[in-house]
Parts: sequence; structure tokens; C-alpha cells
Amino acid sequence: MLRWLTAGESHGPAGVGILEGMPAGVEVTSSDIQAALARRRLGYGRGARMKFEQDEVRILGGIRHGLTQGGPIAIEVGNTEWPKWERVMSPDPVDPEELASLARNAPLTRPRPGHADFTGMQKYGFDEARPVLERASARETATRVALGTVAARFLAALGVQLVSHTVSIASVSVPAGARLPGPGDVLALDQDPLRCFDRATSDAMVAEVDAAHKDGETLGGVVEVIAYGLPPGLGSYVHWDRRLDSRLAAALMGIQAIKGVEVGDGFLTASRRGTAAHDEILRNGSGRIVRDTNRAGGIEGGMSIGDTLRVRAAMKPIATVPRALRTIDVSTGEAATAHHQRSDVVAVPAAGVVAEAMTALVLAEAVTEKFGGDSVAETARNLRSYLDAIPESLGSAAH
Ligand SMILES: Cc1cc2nc3c(=O)[nH]c(=O)nc-3n(C[C@H](O)[C@H](O)[C@H](O)COP(=O)(O)O)c2cc1C
Ligand SMILES: C=C(O[C@@H]1CC(C(=O)O)=C[C@@H](OP(=O)(O)O)[C@H]1O)C(=O)O
Repeated sequence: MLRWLTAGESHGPAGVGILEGMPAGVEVTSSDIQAALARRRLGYGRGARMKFEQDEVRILGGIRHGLTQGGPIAIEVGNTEWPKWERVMSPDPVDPEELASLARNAPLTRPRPGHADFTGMQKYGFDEARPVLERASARETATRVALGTVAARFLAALGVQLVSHTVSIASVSVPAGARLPGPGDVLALDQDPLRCFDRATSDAMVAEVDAAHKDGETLGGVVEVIAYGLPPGLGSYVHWDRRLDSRLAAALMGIQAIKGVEVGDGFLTASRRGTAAHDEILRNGSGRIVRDTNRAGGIEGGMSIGDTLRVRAAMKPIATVPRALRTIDVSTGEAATAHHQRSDVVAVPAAGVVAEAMTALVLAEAVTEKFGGDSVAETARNLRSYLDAIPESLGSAAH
């Protein structure tokens, strides 16, 4: 069983993540995690904070000399901005007079529509939004990416590789039927301003972000995560909460601002007739059993089918809109505009990296569940023996 948790506030000293159940022997270093976190900061249209703040990685447990040890893995992602917030976010009490004198601590009483502010205040009994936004903030996704890096290294040791890319920003989308990026395209993707694989679309996306920025607007979009090299049979049809698709959907929907998830062709499939909706099972020229298409996105009956996995997540526009939305000032009860200090115009490219991390964690969980193993070598042996036991009539030659 693999499980994970994160803790920490957006302007606190650090985020902390714990990953429990990872087999021993997975190769991963602080620099691997640091590099993954740098990818999450990429993307045209992100706000000022991405420029002046750094992620400081410290592995606190579970990894020794670049190898996981089988015990819980604890990773700290430090906020370099902490010294500025030390008084405002102090875990221990601070003199109320000193707090009142700090501009940074001014009460946030004009909740933003689309963020957690207003209902968070009602639910937890706060009279301003600071304590809500500190935990609701997607700053927390840095810690998830740190944990996801370990999961991705485990999967890579078993021949599974993940790629994420931006499919659309607002109404600008990659053309239907465009080639999917492969593991060899990750560098090029990370160098694209919007992590989009189609150059012309990426240019149009940059123009769209510039136009939104000029108008005091924010944007959303769609990201896709692709997994290559998955064996058939991860997840199960036997119960709803064991389905791989339901687990992936929950993990992706659990990312801040994600409002829709698709597996494979998703909503488009609903508009097709049956003969144009499924992936027929054929023998190819060399006698191997294959699928002629990938409409299902590599999952049938809640299980991976041994084909390329494709999942998409739709992100709403950033809630902190510069042309601020109408709200109520909860300190006066009067109509007001929502607070806005700074914000991303769009964070879809970063959300792609986070979606990749969440997919890695779910797939690693499904792999440990199916194949077990206290060391990655044992997991690999169990995987090989399972694949070898699939008879030729059921397509073992495909692996
Ligand atoms: C990578 C990333 C960066 C984000 N940056 C911002 C931001 O700068 N400002 C903002 O208001 N929301 C930002 N968000 C979105 C908020 O976190 C999100 O709207 C909020 O948590 C409420 O969304 P929910 O209703 O889905 O929980 C970001 C989300 C992600 C995934
Ligand atoms: C700090 C990160 O993202 C933050 C996520 C976020 C939000 O409301 O979700 C709001 C912004 O923070 P602030 O309001 O302090 O400018 C983003 O910068 C990060 O991704 O590392």
C-alpha cells in the first residue's frame, strides 16, 4: 500500500510531504526533486512570486545515498520568502500590537469568488481569509511534485514513463489528431513557454495570455498526462473504488482549480456511435495482438489495458482576477471588489506538471498493490513473472 500526505502553508516556513510504502532501491536524489520542482515553476503567464521565491528541497528521511530505504520518505520544500512572513505566520503567539502594525497582516475581508476564501471563513470560523488561503493555495502542489518525483522514479525503473503537456489555454487548442509527445520530447516541452507540443498553437497561446494580461483577466485551460509502458491489469473492475480511472479522476480533481477530468477521448466519446467509439482488438503484421486506436485512453473496465494511458484535466481561470470581481466586505457587510495583490494570469503549464505527479503517485500505488515487493528489484521480478504467465492467446507477445 502506498500513501501520502502533505502539510504546510503557502507563506509558512516549508511544505512537508510524507510518502509511505515505497519499496527500497529506487534511485532518487535531492537534485532530481529540485529539477522536478523547477519544471513546476515554468510557464508563461505566472505571477511575480515565481520569480523571487525559490523551492529549497531537504530530504528528511527514507532515502540514503540516493536510494529509497523502504521506510517513510519525508521531504521538506522550504519557502525562501519565509523571513518576510515569520511574524505573520508564526506558529507561536505574537504580540497583538506588533501584529496589528504589520501591513502584511492586514485582514483580508473581501473574499475572492472562485477561491476557498468565503466558505472557508464560514466553515472554520475565521473573520478574514488569510488562514483559509494559506492552506487552500496551490503552493502546496510543490510538495506533491516532490513526492511524485519519487513515484515517477519507481515507475521508470519498471519501464513506465510519464509525459504531460498543455492541450489548450482558454479557447486556443492543439489541433485534433496532433501527434502525442513521447518521453523523448520532454525537454522540448519544458522549453516551450506554455509546455505545448505544437509550435503554432503555442504562439497563439502566448498571444492569448498577453491579451488577457492587458485586459486585467485570467485564463484556464486543459492539460494531458500520458503514461507509456504500463502493463495490463492495474486497477480493477470488481469495485468502484478499485477502478484505475476513478482513482486517477479523484487525484486530478484534487488539484486546486481542476474542474473536469477526461480519460482518453472522454466527452467526445459520448458524441460518437459505438463503432467509432472503441479500440478494436487486432493481430498486427507480426502476429501481435494490438489495438488499432487509443480512444479509451488505455483504460477499460477500470483497468490499464497495456496501451498508452491518456488523462486530461480542465483548469478554471485563476480566481484572483486583476479586474476584481464583486464581493462583500465581511468587516462592513457592504458591497466591495475582491482583494487582489498579485496573481498568475494562467498556471495551466504548472498544473500539467502537478497532474503528472499525481498520476505518478496513483500509478505507483496501483503497481505496488498489484505486484507488491519490498524492493524495486522484487517488484520488477513480480511484474515480469505476471507478464510471462499471460498466455500467447491473450496477447503476452505484446510485452
Ligand atoms: C499551479 C497553480 C497555481 C495557481 N495560482 C493561483 C494564483 O496565483 N492565484 C489564484 O487565485 N489562484 C491560483 N490557483 C488556483 C487556486 O489555488 C484555486 O482557484 C483555489 O484553490 C480554488 O479552486 P478550487 O475551487 O478548485 O479549490 C493556482 C492553481 C494551481 C494548480
Ligand atoms: C506560490 C505558488 O503559487 C501560488 C498559488 C496561489 C493560489 O491561490 O493557489 C496564489 C499565488 O500566491 P500569492 O497569492 O502569494 O501570490 C501563487 O503564487 C506556487 O505555485 O509555488
